[in-house]
Amino acid sequence: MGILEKIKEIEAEMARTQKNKATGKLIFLTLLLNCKYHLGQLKAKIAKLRTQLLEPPKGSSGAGDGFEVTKFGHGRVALIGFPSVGKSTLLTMLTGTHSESASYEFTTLTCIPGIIHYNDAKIQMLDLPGIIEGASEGKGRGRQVIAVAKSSDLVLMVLDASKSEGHRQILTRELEAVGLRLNKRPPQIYFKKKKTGGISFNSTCTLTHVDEKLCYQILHEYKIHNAEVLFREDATVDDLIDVIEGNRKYMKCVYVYNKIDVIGIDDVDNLARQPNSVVISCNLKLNLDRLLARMWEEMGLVRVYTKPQGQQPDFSEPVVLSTDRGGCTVEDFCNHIHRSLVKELKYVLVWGTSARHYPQHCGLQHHLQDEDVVQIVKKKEKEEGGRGRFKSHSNAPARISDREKKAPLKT
Ligand SMILES: Nc1nc2c(ncn2[C@@H]2O[C@H](COP(=O)(O)OP(=O)(O)OP(=O)(O)O)[C@@H](O)[C@H]2O)c(=O)[nH]1
Ligand SMILES: [K+]
Ligand SMILES: [Mg+2]
Repeated sequence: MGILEKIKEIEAEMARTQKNKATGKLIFLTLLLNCKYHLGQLKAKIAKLRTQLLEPPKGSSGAGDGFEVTKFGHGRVALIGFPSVGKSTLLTMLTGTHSESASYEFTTLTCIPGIIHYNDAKIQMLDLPGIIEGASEGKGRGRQVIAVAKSSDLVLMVLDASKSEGHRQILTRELEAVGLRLNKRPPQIYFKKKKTGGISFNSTCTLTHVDEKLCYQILHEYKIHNAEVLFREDATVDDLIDVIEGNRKYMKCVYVYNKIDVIGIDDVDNLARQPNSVVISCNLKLNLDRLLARMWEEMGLVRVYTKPQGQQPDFSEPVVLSTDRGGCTVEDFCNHIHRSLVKELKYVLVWGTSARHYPQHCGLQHHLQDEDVVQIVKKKEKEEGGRGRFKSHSNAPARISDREKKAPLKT
């Protein structure tokens, strides 16, 4: 029996167990409890099979022809969605790279990269073929598309505003089936395998979904007999399985409802109020600037401008850091410029929103914020205006907020 058939079989068994539970065939409490343990065990079985399914065939990287695109720029965004929702139209609008769009499904067959120039940063955007229900199990090009999604920093789930709301759930399920977790944080469960000592099970709060017996059973399913488990929140069986599997990818996702030009204003209003959603129309160029701003926010990008001593800051090319990836402390900033810089650094002078006063003397652990200006002061180098005095403001940049805002990206 193939892995897919095995998964189908277990899913059927789960459905039967759930139905028995719901229809009240199991009137005794003990039987109901057994039902819970049985379901937990089945869930672990499916998770194991899905992991097997995801292992790429020997000698391949998992992506595949036409899908291996080199990373470029300060972040990567993947466009995921059903066929003909307007992914290629959106890429063409935002990046200026042409990606074929047409009214028939599966117009796009490979991964098409484009670059968005926004806030002096470069963001790589990837157009991908449409995916369909069953993609996670290998239907269409689902597996390749999902592999690319995993390699990105942000997923834009593009949806057709005029189609069923159910599409969002179907796609989310497909992505979850391959280990992607959208807009969730990792479960607060400490888990460590041990060589000996059996299983120690503890919690710092009351647990309503998982008890010691169920936890043992799940671990048994994974043939784990020695481990330390500490629940720091009232997590579910699915959370526990995620932690044991350890290969889950927690990603940010923005739901982009396109084609709002063909629906009524009440429906637009309703969609716009959904969590993590942005409504747009590529055809009418509606709200694309809002989408860009949202992408920027979600990617946690931070621009830092350098100011050479005695000169105006260089506002043409910032160092772009990310709060999510790599961090944005002064140390991260220095490493970005040169690896040896940290050793030579005495302190930095900071102007901008992260500074309490202008300029603030800061050390390596100081967290920089978007649009800060930084002057590096190396050891054995005299700062401008004399040490510890702040009178030399002649060369300080004008207030950041005063400086001319550059024109936003063409949309
Ligand atoms: N009404 C309307 N139609 C749009 C809009 N954006 C795109 N379309 C149309 O939707 C159709 C599909 O657009 P594509 O960009 O090819 O969609 P896709 O998601 O890339 O499709 P596949 O590559 O086949 O998965 C085209 O006929 C577009 O002109 C929009 O904002 N409003
Ligand atoms: K299309
Ligand atoms: Mg397309």
